[in-house]
Amino acid sequence: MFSVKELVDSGCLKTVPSSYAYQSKPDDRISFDKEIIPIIDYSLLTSGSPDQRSKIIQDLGHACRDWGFFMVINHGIPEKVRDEMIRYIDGFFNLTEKEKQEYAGKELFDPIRYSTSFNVTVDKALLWRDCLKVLVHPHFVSPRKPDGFSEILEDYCKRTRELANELLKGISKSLGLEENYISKKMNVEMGTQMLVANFYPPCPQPEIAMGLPPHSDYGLLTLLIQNELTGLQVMHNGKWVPINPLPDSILINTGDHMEILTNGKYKSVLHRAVVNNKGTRISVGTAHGPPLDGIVTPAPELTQASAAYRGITFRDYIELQQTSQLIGKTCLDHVRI
Ligand SMILES: O=C(O)CCC(=O)C(=O)O
Ligand SMILES: [Fe+2]
Repeated sequence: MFSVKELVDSGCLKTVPSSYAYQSKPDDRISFDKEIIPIIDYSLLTSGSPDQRSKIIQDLGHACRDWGFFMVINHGIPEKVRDEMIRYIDGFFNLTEKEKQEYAGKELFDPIRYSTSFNVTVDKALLWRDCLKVLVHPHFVSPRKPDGFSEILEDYCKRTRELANELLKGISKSLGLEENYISKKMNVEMGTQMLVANFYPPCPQPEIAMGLPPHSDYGLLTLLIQNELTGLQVMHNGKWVPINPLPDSILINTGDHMEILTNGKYKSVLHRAVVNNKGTRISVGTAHGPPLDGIVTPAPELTQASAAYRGITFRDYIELQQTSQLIGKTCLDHVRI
C-alpha cells in the first residue's frame, strides 16, 4: 500500500490504521473567536493612487508582522485558471498508482516527486496526505499526464510567480527598503519556485489523523489555493485559527527565509492542515525562494544589533527540513545564532 488514496479506495475503511494515528489531538487550542484574517486588495498595490498604495503597503507590513498570513483579493489570476489547476491536480492523483509511481523521485532534488505522508523514513505517524512536488522554476518541468497538465501548470506557475514578485516589492517597501531590494538580493529572477500539491482523501476518523502537522514553509512566500473543502489552520496568538478563504482569494504566508532575511522582523507562520470525513481536500501551494545555491543571510539594513541567523544555502536548508521530522519551526533552530 503506497498512497492514502489507494488505502481509501481499497475498501470501506471504518477506522484509521494505527500507523496513521497522530499523537496530539487536532482539536486542541482551536480559536472560536471570529478572527479577521488580513485582506490585501492587490489592485490597490499595483494601480491605486499614491495614498492607496502607501496605505496598502502599510497593511501588508502589518499582515506580515502580526500574522505572517493574509488573503489577497483582486489579484488578477482568473477563476478559470485556478479551477483548471485544481482540476488537473485532481486528475493527476486519479491516475493509476503505476502511472503516478513513474514520478516517485528518488532524490530530494529530483524535479518531480510524487509521494505520501511527509518523509516516510522519519515520520513517527503517517500523514493523511498524498503529495506531488514539482520544481517549476528556473527550469520548467511537468508530469506528462494527465493530457494538457503541462500547459495549465506552466500558466498557473507563471502567474503566481508574477504575483509573488509584486508582493515582494510591496513587502520590501513595507520594511523601508527600495522596492526591488528583496528581488535583487534574493535574485528572484533566477529563483526557485516549487509547486506542492496536497491531496487529502476523506478520513473515517479525522480527529485522530493529521494532514500536515504544525510547520512553517521554507522560502520567502507561499501562495496557496484550495478546493471547496477547508482544513488549513494558522497559529495566531497561541490559538489555531481555521481559515475560510474568500471564494476569489489567494492565501499567502511568509516562510522561514523571510524570517532570516528580515532578521526576525517578519516571522514565518506556523500552520497545519487537518482532514475531514466529507470529501477529498486539495490544496495547491507554490513556494517562492532564492536560487538553490543562493545564501540567505539577514539584510544588514534590518540588522541593528547583531544578526540572529547565520547564512545557509537555500538547497542546504531545504535538505535539512525535508530530511528531518516535521516539527513546528525546529528547522530554523539550525540557523539561529
Ligand atoms: O493544505 C493546506 O492548506 C496547507 C498545505 C501546506 O501547508 C503546505 O503544503 O506546506
Ligand atoms: Fe505549509
